[in-house]
Amino acid sequence: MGPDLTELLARARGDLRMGVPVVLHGKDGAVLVAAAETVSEVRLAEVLALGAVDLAITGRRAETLKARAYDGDLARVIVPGRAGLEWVQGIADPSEDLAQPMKGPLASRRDGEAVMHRVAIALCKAARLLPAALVVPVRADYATGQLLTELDAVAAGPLMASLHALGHVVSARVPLRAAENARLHIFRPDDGSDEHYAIEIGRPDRSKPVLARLHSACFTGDLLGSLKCDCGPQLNAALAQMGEQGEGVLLYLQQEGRGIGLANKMRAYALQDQGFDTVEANHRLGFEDDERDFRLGAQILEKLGFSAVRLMTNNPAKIAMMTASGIDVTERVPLKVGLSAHNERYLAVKAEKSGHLL
Ligand SMILES: Nc1nc2c(ncn2[C@@H]2O[C@H](COP(=O)(O)OP(=O)(O)OP(=O)(O)O)[C@@H](O)[C@H]2O)c(=O)[nH]1
Ligand SMILES: [Zn+2]
Repeated sequence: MGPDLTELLARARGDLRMGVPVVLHGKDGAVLVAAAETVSEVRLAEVLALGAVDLAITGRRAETLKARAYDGDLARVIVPGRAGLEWVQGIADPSEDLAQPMKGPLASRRDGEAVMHRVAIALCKAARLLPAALVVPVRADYATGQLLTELDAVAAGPLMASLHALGHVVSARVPLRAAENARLHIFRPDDGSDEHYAIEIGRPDRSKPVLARLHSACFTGDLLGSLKCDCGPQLNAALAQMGEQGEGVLLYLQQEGRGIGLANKMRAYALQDQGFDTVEANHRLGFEDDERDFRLGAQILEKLGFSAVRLMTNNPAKIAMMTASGIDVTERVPLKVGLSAHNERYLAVKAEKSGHLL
């Protein structure tokens, strides 16, 4: 009856979001992990009382803070024993970087292993929190009787990176303005993460390449009509084109903010208001430019019976990832709509730095 590793990972994401620490077990012992974003003052004091605490941050965040990242992709910043919540959050959250530039000098740990720290950061990202985690060694039997979620870190890392199976939940007819003969299909990942949707227009022939769009959720663009990006117009134009042609499939993937979540995207927007571009803002937060996993989209297409697409996109990375996932992209259909004075620079940066086709 006990939970398996996938279930424990889902529980750990929920715990970290609420500010509850989790315990990771590795080859050389155990560590307690708390997310920098959600840890409370009381819990921070408890964590500091346990021993030598590291604040694990990504190499991207370390670059901004001029902290040494001896582990390459991450840095283990040594947390001073007297550090308060403000210190921890100042390292994790770049919103005050410009107002308070003097965070250091920060000392980074060089000896020992970073395996647990890497899993801790991956957990924070999966929980859509800032990618920064407090990590402190504890005795292997620490959590006994404490009801804290415990994970095998050695197995959890690869499991998080692997593609989770999506199950088809339900399909139903939803007539749309753009196309009356539309069906919505709901897919649920077996790791307890967000559901993804497919909108099928008409009844496309499965033996031919289908007109397809992989759309990533954008609350601000899709729902609010934000002028900062081109998502809303792209969504509507893609559905309209499918409606005109009488068939197509649009995947609506829950990858808000290129996979960093809406809260982090709003942090990125706040940094953009300070003068950083869309790529720099992600990096200052500690994320890569794009944290999305498009294997998801390939899996949904396959589940719907499609193996070849005419892909509506300006992003060559989407084409490469589809092809690598076994979906044949027979044609790229450009999708250029929604240019405004507010997103001109955003789209130019995507072309310059992320290889988007203009
Ligand atoms: N992190 C971050 N995400 C953003 C920003 N602006 C828009 N987004 C997100 O970017 C994604 C846009 O996705 P898409 O339009 O599917 O992808 P794309 O890579 O632009 O590729 P194509 O539109 O297919 O050419 C959505 O998840 C938005 O929420 C930003 O400034 N920062
Ligand atoms: Zn958008």
